[in-house]
Formats: sequence, C-alpha cells, structure tokens
Amino acid sequence: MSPARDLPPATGAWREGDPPGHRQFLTVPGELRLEAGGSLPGYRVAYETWGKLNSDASNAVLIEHALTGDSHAAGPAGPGHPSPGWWDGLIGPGRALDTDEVFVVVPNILGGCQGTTGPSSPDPDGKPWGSRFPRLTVRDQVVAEAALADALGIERWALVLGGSMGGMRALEWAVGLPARVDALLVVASTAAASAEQIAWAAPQLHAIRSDPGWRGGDYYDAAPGEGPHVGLGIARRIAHVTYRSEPELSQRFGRHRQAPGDDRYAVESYLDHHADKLVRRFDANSYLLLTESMNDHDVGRDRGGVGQALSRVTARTVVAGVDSDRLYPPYQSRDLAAGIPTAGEAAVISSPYGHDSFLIETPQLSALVKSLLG
Ligand SMILES: CC(=O)SCCNC(=O)CCNC(=O)[C@H](O)C(C)(C)COP(=O)(O)OP(=O)(O)OC[C@H]1O[C@@H](n2cnc3c(N)ncnc32)[C@H](O)[C@@H]1OP(=O)(O)O
Ligand SMILES: N[C@@H](CCO)C(=O)O
Repeated sequence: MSPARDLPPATGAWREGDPPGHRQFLTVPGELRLEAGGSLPGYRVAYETWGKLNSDASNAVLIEHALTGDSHAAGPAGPGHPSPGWWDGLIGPGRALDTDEVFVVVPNILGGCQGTTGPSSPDPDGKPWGSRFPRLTVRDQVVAEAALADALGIERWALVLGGSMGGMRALEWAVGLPARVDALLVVASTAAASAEQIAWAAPQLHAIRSDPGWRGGDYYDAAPGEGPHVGLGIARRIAHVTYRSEPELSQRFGRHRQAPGDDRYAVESYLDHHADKLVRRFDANSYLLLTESMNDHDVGRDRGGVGQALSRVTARTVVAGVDSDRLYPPYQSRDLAAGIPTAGEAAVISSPYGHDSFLIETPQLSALVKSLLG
C-alpha cells in the first residue's frame, strides 16, 4: 500500500450502524449445515432489488457478483455504497435488464463483508466471528441465496447470471437447482478452479496471513491502520495483474514513471491505487474465505464429475469467455459450453481488458443478456 495518507479502520467491512444505503436484509433463523462440515447458527443476507416482481413472479433475475463485488450492482455511490453500481450499464429502464420489465435481485455473498453474514459479522454473542468463521463453499452460498428466493416468493428465476466467481454461483444454481433456473449466463468463469487459478490465489492467501496485523484472523478491535491492510493490499496487487491483460498494461503504462518526483513506475502506482481502494472497502478475512471458496469450486464434486453435473442443466444457457482473459482462459468457457446440453458454442467477448472485461464490456454483455431474455 502507498504510505497511508489517512489510515483506514481495521476492516473495510460494512458494519452495523453504517448507513444501509439501498440494502435490504433477510434474517434466516436456524442452523445452516455446511458442505465441508460445521454449521452456521442462522445468517443474514443483504440484498438490493430494482424493478417490480410481477404477479406470477415470472420476471425475476438473479445477478451474482464476483470476489470483491457486493449487492450494489446499479446506482451511484453514496452513503453505504463506496462505489457506484458495478453493472450499472446493464440495469435500468431501457437497458438490457430493463427494470420496467424485470425484477432484478442482487444478494451479497454468504461469507462476504457488505451486510451478509461473514467473518466480520457478530456471532450469536455479539463478538465478530473472526478466526472462528467456518469454511464455506459455493454450494453453501447458493443455499443461502435459495432461502432469499423463497422469502421473496420466487420459485423460478427468469435468468441467473454472473461473471467470474459470480459465474460459479450462477452455474451452481443451474446444476444444483435446475428446476429453478429458466435461463443462465456464465461469463469468464469455469466448471472447476484450475491449478493455475489456485496457484495465483496462493501468494494472495499467504500475503494476508503473514501480515502481523491479521493476528490469526482476530483483528476487528485493532486501532485504525492496524488491520491487515498491507497483506490485503499485496493480495489485491497480485490479483489485479491477473485481472488485466499483458498487452493492455504494456500499452497503457509501458515503462513510464508515475510523475516527476514520484519514482514508481506508472503501473506500480496503478496497482497501489487499486490496493489502497480495496483495503478501504473490503475485509481481509472475507477475502481469504471467498478465495478459498473459489479454490474449492468444482461443480462435479460428489456428482460423478463435471460432465455428469453439467448434464443436469436444463436452463437456456449462454457461456461467454473473454479472448484476452489470462486468469479464466477462453478454453474454460468452451469446455463449459460443450458440457451443458442446453448451451450453444461459447460466445467470445472481444476486449483488451482481460478478465475484468466482464465488468467493462457493457454493449457485448447487453447483447448476451438480450439473447437470453428475448
Ligand atoms: C462484480 C464485481 O467484481 S464488483 C468488483 C468490481 N470492482 C472492482 O473490482 C473495483 C476495482 N476496479 C476495477 O477493478 C476496475 O476499475 C473496473 C474493472 C471496475 C473498471 O475498469 P477500468 O474502467 O478499466 O478502470 P481501471 O482499471 O483503469 O482503473 C481506474 C482507476 O485507476 C486509476 N489509475 C489509472 N492509472 C493510474 C496510475 N498510473 N496511478 C494511480 N492510479 C491510476 C484511475 O485514476 C482510476 O481511479 P478511480 O477508480 O479511483 O477513479
Ligand atoms: N475485479 C473483480 C475481478 C474478480 O473476478 C473483483 O474484484 O471482483
């Protein structure tokens, strides 16, 4: 992280008492038994909605955010929402997800840090879970979202869509609960995390865990600036390089220095900036937990393998990869599409921006959404 100008608190998580912004909350009582063992004694899901659910609940669309996303997919930044909506260009009247027609639901992921129960949330005794928070899988996260769908009266989603880790949850919905998904859009994602993806995650996990400020995961009472910001910032720098493409970095930054008197290479300054922003809005324990959920993602586990699992999908499906994505290379989307009986050939998003293109290439994403919603 660049030398702290003003020190962030110990965690960038949304906390009780912070402005709720556009969030709504569902509390789900009772024990949630987890795929990897252990349980949660109830949990809360923070979510946002746009548009109106129609009388037969047939117009609901579920959007799944990626690793450091949250429920704020549309709308401006403001109290409770440090960043503007990450898919704002897709959602709203006249847009691909036309909120005069569809009811859009975006939950914050279980294990996250923006209002849904995660390691920074209070346990039943009111103390932050910290190191005691259990390991979660993508399947557990979808179980929590199914409880939200039930509470909202949504039996079937007209469309479930997401990119990257959001694509993992979208896929898990279509495989695990096929009768509840009419259409599916998976962008820049995979049926199972690859060795390469787990490898890129490894130094990120180490960076956080080796930060003395992490304190084994129990840092929530630390003074401002004394949380695991350095480790989380290093993790973000490593990750962010994988989110962009080599030609883009080369063309944008070349070998330029940042500025007279600032000796950093411009690309170093760019990574510093993204690290600095993340540590102010994210929680290091959630970053660890969600990264491990992605590592554990294998839609074929205990289902007879990936091929058997994908054959369960009945939703009209589009799978799309990004031609410059070095983290989720296009072959993973091609394999996914080939395995899903209701998918055609994988679509290609053409972009210089690498993996992050699923957040950037709005016109291409809009066309894919429209092709599924008709
Ligand atoms: C579903 C989800 O995943 S939600 C999470 C998505 N959001 C994020 O990941 C937040 C981090 N942001 C990003 O990853 C990207 O900004 C995206 C994908 C959202 C958008 O990509 P782009 O529009 O191409 O933005 P880009 O990567 O160029 O970053 C722009 C920022 O870098 C800054 N920047 C650019 N060059 C430099 C430099 N040399 N030194 C310092 N800062 C720099 C810009 O000022 C800008 O800052 P701001 O975001 O604070 O306004
Ligand atoms: N920029 C995205 C990429 C991960 O897929 C995120 O931070 O969630």
